[in-house]
Amino acid sequence: MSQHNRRTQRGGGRGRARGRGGAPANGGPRSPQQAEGRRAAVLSGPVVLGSVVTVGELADAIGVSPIDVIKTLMARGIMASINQQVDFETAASVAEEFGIEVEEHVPEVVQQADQDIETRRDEGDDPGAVPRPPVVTIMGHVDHGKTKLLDAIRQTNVAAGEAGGITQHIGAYQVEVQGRKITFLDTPGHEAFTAMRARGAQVTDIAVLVVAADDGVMPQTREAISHARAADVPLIVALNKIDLPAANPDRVKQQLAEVGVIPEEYGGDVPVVEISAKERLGIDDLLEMILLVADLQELKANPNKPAIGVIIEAKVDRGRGPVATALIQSGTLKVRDVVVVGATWGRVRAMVDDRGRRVRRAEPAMPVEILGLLDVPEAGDILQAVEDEKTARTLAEERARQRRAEAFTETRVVKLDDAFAQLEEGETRELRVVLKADVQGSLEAIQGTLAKLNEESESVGVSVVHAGTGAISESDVNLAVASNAIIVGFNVRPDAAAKRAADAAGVDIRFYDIIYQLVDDIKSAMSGLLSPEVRQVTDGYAEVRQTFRLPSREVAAGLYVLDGKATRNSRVRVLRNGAVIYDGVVSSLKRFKDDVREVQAGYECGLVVEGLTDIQVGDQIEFYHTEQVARTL
Ligand SMILES: Nc1nc2c(ncn2[C@@H]2O[C@H](COP(=O)(O)OP(=O)(O)OP(=O)(O)O)[C@@H](O)[C@H]2O)c(=O)[nH]1
Repeated sequence: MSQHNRRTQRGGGRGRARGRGGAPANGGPRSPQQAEGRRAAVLSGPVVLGSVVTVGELADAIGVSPIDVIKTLMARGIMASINQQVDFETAASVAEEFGIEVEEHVPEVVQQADQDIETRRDEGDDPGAVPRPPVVTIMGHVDHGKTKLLDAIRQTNVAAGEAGGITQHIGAYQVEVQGRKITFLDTPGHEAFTAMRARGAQVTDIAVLVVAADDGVMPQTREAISHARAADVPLIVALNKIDLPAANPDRVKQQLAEVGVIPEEYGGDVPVVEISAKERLGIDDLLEMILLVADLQELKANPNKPAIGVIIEAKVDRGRGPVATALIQSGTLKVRDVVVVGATWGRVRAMVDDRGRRVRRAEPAMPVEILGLLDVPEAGDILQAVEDEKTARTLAEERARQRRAEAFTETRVVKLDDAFAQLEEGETRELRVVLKADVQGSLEAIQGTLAKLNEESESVGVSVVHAGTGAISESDVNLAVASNAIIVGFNVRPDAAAKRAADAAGVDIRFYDIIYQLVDDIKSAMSGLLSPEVRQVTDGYAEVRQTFRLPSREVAAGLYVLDGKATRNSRVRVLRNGAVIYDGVVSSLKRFKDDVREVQAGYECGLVVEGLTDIQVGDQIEFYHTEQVARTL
């Protein structure tokens, strides 16, 4: 869990105040006295905030000056202006900094919708729940035959009359075996699977791992195993290409056992079915095995209630408008139902199944294309049938607002620095790691050492969610997000896509080239004694009141120090409308004609920053320095 969440909880902020305090805070006090009044009021109980608030509203509500709120946000790397909206988690963590407890006011309709999703999904005690088809994802190494297998399954199980007319690709399809249905997700590979999971949606009940019998366990085979394990989804191995003379099933089973996937015939719990997707051999055996594994899971859903589902694909279709494929998880979706889907909504105008047929109803585990949404949702969005259009619109608008605020503040994921604190609160009993190294030898050495660390401590541990060789990929980042893990690279770097994804999701990636340093850091994280953290400390803020061009083409700025102090030995950031437009070193700080070391708030001064040529009246200057802080936990 992120540091934000942790802070929020400590501040008691996560509690949802049902109808409490009426409307979310806004239009609060402006004068210092009023703010004091509000601060006093705070003592009598938590301040109630909306799920999304502007920086100004937050400042008013907690009785703190907007500039202090902006500074606190900045210390977290969030550059906000007074009108910027932030999500509740962020607001709560700012409030906590000032010792103020806040509570989230969630509109009743949203609360009910959230509750509804939970109760509708919880089929455990539902007396109306009946067995439902399993949902299967096919994974495996490149060229081991995932696509061929999906095609073979689809074609083998189409009633004779329908052959040829089933090429509709909607992202998933269903087949019938012994009068029972099985749903297959049509995008093979673990990337899509984990990307969905990273977004909070888990639809897969069973993973079929395709391994070519002539090639054996390969890097992506291992990745797929880690991804399925991390999601706690049972595996079935489809040993493919047994038609080839080079096929060596025994060798592959041996390899599987070596990576911890123990075939049933070796006394393990992973079924292995030998198949040839090309020759269509063993396909029925595989399908029967899927049903068997599904039976053990006792998958159930109640079809007699309004639908809940997950979007697995969506696009705009010329002529048909937004089209989304939903996999229904519980309840039944009907034509004319009003649905909220992520941040959009609509009335279902028509539904099309995987064979291109119009249908009027979609039951649990059935994929359908739906028409009638106002906008294109995202894969992983939840679909929920609701009572009426008004409810749908309110919910969609609220979610859209929430998403904008969240996108702005970004969700921060686990940082190594936070790891111990989480352990301490009992949220995470283990530090999860995605480990990538340049060669197998180093990987094994690191894993061996980490395994020893685990033996040393009973209360905390390190768990390697995935270990592999090669560059850090986007798929590694998604896995880290989905499993709340950090990424450790030994002599490897992320590729560009992975770097972007990690930055966007706030995933911590650590690089090492010496094994003992890597192990030391992890050990420190586990024991809470981390090496010093480099922290940025803000010295003050100033506003640009005048500018002058110098012969050097640099620009001197006449400043008014608003807060703290301007210092000669600082670095500065130039902020325009909340965005950092320059970051550099002070080359001169003057008061009248004299060079000075610092200038206090309330005074004017002149500033030149090395290399800075673009500065305007109204820009804000943040003076800051970095320092090493020993971590005390
Ligand atoms: N001999 C033989 N060839 C097969 C079998 N299954 C797949 N192939 C061949 O293996 C190659 C790869 O098959 P695909 O189904 O495209 O493999 P994939 O795993 O989907 O590959 P990517 O989509 O690239 O990850 C193709 O040339 C197939 O014809 C099989 O059972 N026997």
